[in-house]
This record gives sequence, structure tokens and C-alpha cells, in this order.
Amino acid sequence: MASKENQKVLIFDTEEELSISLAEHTAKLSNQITSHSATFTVVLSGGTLIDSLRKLVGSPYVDSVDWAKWHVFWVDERVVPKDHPDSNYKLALDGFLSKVPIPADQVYAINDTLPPEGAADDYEACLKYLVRTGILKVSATTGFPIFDLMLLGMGPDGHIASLFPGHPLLNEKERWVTYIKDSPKLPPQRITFTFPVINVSANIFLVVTGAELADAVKKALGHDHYNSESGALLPVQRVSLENGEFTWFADKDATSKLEIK
Ligand SMILES: O=C(O)[C@H](O)[C@@H](O)[C@H](O)[C@H](O)COP(=O)(O)O
Repeated sequence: MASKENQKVLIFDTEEELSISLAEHTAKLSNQITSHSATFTVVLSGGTLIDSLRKLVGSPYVDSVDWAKWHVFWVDERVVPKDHPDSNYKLALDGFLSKVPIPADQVYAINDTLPPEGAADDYEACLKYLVRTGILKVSATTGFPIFDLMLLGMGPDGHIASLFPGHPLLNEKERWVTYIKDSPKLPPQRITFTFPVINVSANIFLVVTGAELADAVKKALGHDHYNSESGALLPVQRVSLENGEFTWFADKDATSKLEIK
């Protein structure tokens, strides 16, 4: 394990070991929170993260989690029908959600009948409704909604959610959920949480696996980290939790260019 300011970096020899630890940490956090709270609010990304969650839906973890208290959201979603192969909802449903007894009305998919602008407005309105009903907490200092856990992946360019390097959305300060129509990662039309929401999370588990992420991991966690001008920061380097814990789950390949181990 290495540590970087307020970030914890867990490094595993294999993706298999990583996925077991991810299941352990997720189940433990779920149990900690559901022991005193009626809800556990969890945000998913798309991509390979869903496969890395496979151990959580198997023994012994699956039986230790109070799934009835889970409320599930997406940090970003492609604006496609829910049964489309590009849908992050479909990916999570097939690989994770269909295997655990989370009540269907606690899984918050986007409205796939709307264009990106409308889908972002609709999702933000849904989050605001859940604040009013007490399912979601808000930050006393910023007013943005606090999720108990965000389970995120990262792209080779250092993007998280649909927040890409050099894109104006990186600087969004007001919206909770916004849209992008020119995503460099296809498909181009998506909705995404903004940094103010990501940065009030209570916990982020960021999963990085594979050699294609090694350069971005080196930039984010290596010595360069301290020298970056803010304009040149990778999106992942803009994660700065107001009051939460940020843990990297990395395999050897993703950390192969990192000097600190
Ligand atoms: O919809 C998406 O594209 C994802 O939510 C995205 O943010 C993803 O998490 C990263 O791009 C990593 O994806 P991979 O794990 O597939 O590389």
C-alpha cells in the first residue's frame, strides 16, 4: 500500500486479487453504513469496473450485504436506450444488479426517451427529489449531494465519469448533472455527474487495471503529481474530497511506471 496526501493506493499483483479486495472493502463499508442508516447510496461507472465487482455477487460477500438498503446511481451514462449494448445501465444490470436483491425502484437509470440536455435535467431533478425525501444527504458547506460510495473506473487519458481532459465540463461549478455531446470516447452523447458532486463523496473506490493506464497513473500518483499546473491536471487529479476517503485499487500493470510502491 502507498499513500498520497489524502489518497490511499492499494496495489495488487493480479486483477483477481484486486476484485476480491474490492468486494471486501465494498461489503465492509456497506455493513458499516447500513448498521446505523436506512440507506446506502452507491454510484457506478461503466467500463471494466463492473467486471471487477464480480466477487461481490459471490460467496461470502453476497450474503453479508444488506442489499435492500442499496440505492444505485450512475456517475455517467451514455444517452442510448437501456437495452442498447452501449448502455451503462445494461452493463451493470447484466453483470451485477441482476444478481443481487436490490429493490427495482432503488435503481436510478436515466430517462432514455430524452435527448442529452433533458436526460441530465431529469436526472438532476431525481437527485433533488431524493434529497427532499431524505434518501440523499447534502453537504452543509456546498449544498451538493453526498453519496456514500462512488465506484469508478478511469480511462487511459485520465478521465473519470464523462469528464475528459481539456473539456469545459471540467470547470462546471453549479450543475449536479450535466451533458456532453462530443465525448471523445464513443458514444458521443452522455450525461455525467460534475466535479462538485464527485468531490463531496463520502468514499471513492477508483479501480485501475491494465498497462494502458500506466501513464495516467504515473502522472496522477508519481512525482510529477506535485509539479502539475492546474490547467494541465488530468481529470482524475481534480478529485479532491471535501471530507471523504479516496482509495485507488490498482493492479501491477497499471502501476508499472510508478516509482513509489
Ligand atoms: O461510460 C463510460 O465510459 C464510463 O463510465 C467511463 O467513465 C469509464 O469508467 C472509463 O472510461 C473507464 O472505462 P474502462 O474501464 O472500460 O477503460
